[in-house]
Amino acid sequence: MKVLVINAGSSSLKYQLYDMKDESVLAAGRVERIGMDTAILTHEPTGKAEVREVSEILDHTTAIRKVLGLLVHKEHGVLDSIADIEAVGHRVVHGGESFRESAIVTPEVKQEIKRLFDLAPLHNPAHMMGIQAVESNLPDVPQAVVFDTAFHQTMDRNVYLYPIPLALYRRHKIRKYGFHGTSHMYVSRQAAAFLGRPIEEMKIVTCHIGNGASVTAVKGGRSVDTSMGMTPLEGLMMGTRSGDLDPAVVPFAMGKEDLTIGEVSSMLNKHSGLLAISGMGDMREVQDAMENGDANAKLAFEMYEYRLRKYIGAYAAAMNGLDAIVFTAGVGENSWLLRARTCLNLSYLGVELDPEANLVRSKEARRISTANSKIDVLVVPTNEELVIARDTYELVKK
Ligand SMILES: Nc1ncnc2c1ncn2[C@@H]1O[C@H](COP(=O)(O)OP(=O)(O)O)[C@@H](O)[C@H]1O
Ligand SMILES: CC(=O)OP(=O)(O)O
Ligand SMILES: [Mg+2]
Repeated sequence: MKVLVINAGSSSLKYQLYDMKDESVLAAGRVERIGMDTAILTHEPTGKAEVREVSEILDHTTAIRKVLGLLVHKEHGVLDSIADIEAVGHRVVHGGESFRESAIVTPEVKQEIKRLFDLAPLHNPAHMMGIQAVESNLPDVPQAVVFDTAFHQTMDRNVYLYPIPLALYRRHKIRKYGFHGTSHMYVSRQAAAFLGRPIEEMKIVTCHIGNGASVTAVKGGRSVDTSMGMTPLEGLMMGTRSGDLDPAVVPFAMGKEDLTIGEVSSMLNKHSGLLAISGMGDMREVQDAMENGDANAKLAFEMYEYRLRKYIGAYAAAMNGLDAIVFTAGVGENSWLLRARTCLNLSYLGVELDPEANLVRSKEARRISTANSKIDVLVVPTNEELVIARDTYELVKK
């Protein structure tokens, strides 16, 4: 079965086409700047040359149509016919309390995802556009949805409730949900397998450090706490998101700067984090600037590392112990410097990094702690798309 995996954002759409026979990737790519006359489509067919097209793509339906066109293109294509695509799986960021598992798209499921627009205004409307775009281009193909929040539905009430009037939870479902669950689940299982230990007996902290970033305490294979909250804004300092701050800052800043709800939300989500402190939202740029002596970049990096380290310590306490720390996603997999600084400051836990192993670049899971380290530190490349493809395949097969 060929499964197309889609991660639709408000102005972008990433895709991967899998052959589930051997879980190989036949093609991958992305459309950026949807809505503009200079949208960019990058298509990477496995074993063939990459294609890059700049054209007008005003909506997701057009984006999907272009992608499907390239998938069967006589030169750049990887399929004989569009009919070869037997299922489509979507990443959906917010599943609220309704979804503990992935689901086949039905009118009821779509209704529920729409009901959750309020809780994830940046993400869920875009996913819905992706689902509808597939419906109009591939009307007979079954679709599945895989939720970022699902893995975290195992958190206890005392963990997911905020200490504010309970009426807010009852009326509006205001609580911690957590995100990147597909990634935290995948890398924690990979880590246990790599170490040859039963995950049921392990206490693992998984650090998904990408553009969005979150840390999860995985105890016995279940998420028991995670740093993101009702929305993907809580927790770590990120590329452009503030993460944790005193909630009193919000009404205070709104008053002093005469900001609307929309403006303050945009400030915290899009103009904060690394970007606010260093002028750069991308960790690679921050590190380059830091090497060239940029003081603000250094400050931003130090703040970022400090906040990450605090969460790892907090989650060791939350689980009353720690067997392994896992780094994953763009920054976690690639920034040896962030890993080195973080682990240097976790020596009180018995963490001992192997500096040479930490410098190795690889697409494989690897250990970067010494044989003497009390806690195993691993880098495990994440693969959210593969999990989505597998769930979709299993659901559609039934
Ligand atoms: N070699 C590297 N060193 C430091 N940071 C890196 C490196 N490569 C990628 N990154 C960072 O990873 C981040 C993107 O992570 P990614 O997981 O791809 O994000 P997302 O999926 O949320 O878009 C960017 O901040 C980028 O700078
Ligand atoms: C939920 C979230 O933050 O997603 P991303 O990292 O893709 O922005
Ligand atoms: Mg990501």
